[in-house]
Amino acid sequence: MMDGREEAVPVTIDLDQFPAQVGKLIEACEALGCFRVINHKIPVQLMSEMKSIVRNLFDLPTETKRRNTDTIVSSGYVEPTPKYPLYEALGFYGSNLFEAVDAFCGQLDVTVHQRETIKTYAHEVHNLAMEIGHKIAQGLGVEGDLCREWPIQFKINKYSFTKKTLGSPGIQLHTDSGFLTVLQEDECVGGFQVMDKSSRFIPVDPIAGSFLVNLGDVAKAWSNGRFCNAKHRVQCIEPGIRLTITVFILGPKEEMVEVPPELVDVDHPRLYLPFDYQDYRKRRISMGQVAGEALELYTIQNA
Ligand SMILES: O=C(O)CCC(=O)C(=O)O
Ligand SMILES: [Fe+2]
Repeated sequence: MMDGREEAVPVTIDLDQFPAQVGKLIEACEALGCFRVINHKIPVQLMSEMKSIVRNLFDLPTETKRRNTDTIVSSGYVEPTPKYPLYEALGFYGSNLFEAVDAFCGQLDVTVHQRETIKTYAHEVHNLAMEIGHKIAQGLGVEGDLCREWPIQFKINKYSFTKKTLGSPGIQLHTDSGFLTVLQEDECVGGFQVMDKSSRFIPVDPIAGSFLVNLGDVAKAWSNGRFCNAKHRVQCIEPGIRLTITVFILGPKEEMVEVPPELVDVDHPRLYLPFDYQDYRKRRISMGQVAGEALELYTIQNA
């Protein structure tokens, strides 16, 4: 910054300050692949109503939560495991958002009012994610509606942290497999950590009312290696129930993940072969390589 003071990392992108902040946005995508957004127009009331629904859904009996089955790998109920006993998740996947919410609500004992709130929330955060995706594409000079037709995944996460679990992992170090993720943090309980390019973990303290954005593997491949797929994890750093909500823009369903021609020239040769997102997601999980390593499968050796 001009006065010599470094801005806190991850940086904050003010969505009211566009196009002025395009450069800052692209820099954040390149440097860390993780940034915070403010002035996103999603009412805080809706954010907190959704949080209280999340709390209620996790309080359902285990038998009920088990009805939230997978549509694709790990899109439904994730039970605590011996390795990650503090973590639990519920969620859904779909190309048609409202149909996917209806199916999800049908699996769980959700009231009519809760269903409406989940729909409104998922719709608004999905729109926000697409707006951010659009700004990113424009920032690189790529025209067109990048991710409007791409399927989404919605996931709610619960971490049961106690004094005894201080220092234990909530979820393992990973990258998100898709293009971008919009995360509503817990207002109080921290623990999210993102890795910088020197492999140092940067603790991310929650800021209520904002959203955290992570770029995933699809963003790295799509940008011809320009963007960073943020490696991140959650650790127990303080006791308390930690609840977060994630909306993932994954990758194209009908087309391949492919570097757009605008991002390829003699100085920037194509780095990745086109690939199918669903295949990639399956291979990543089956190889147990969830921190972006599986992208190597598609690299082109530019001799
Ligand atoms: O709960 C969090 O803070 C992070 C969740 C996350 O990284 C994920 O669901 O991929
Ligand atoms: Fe993640």
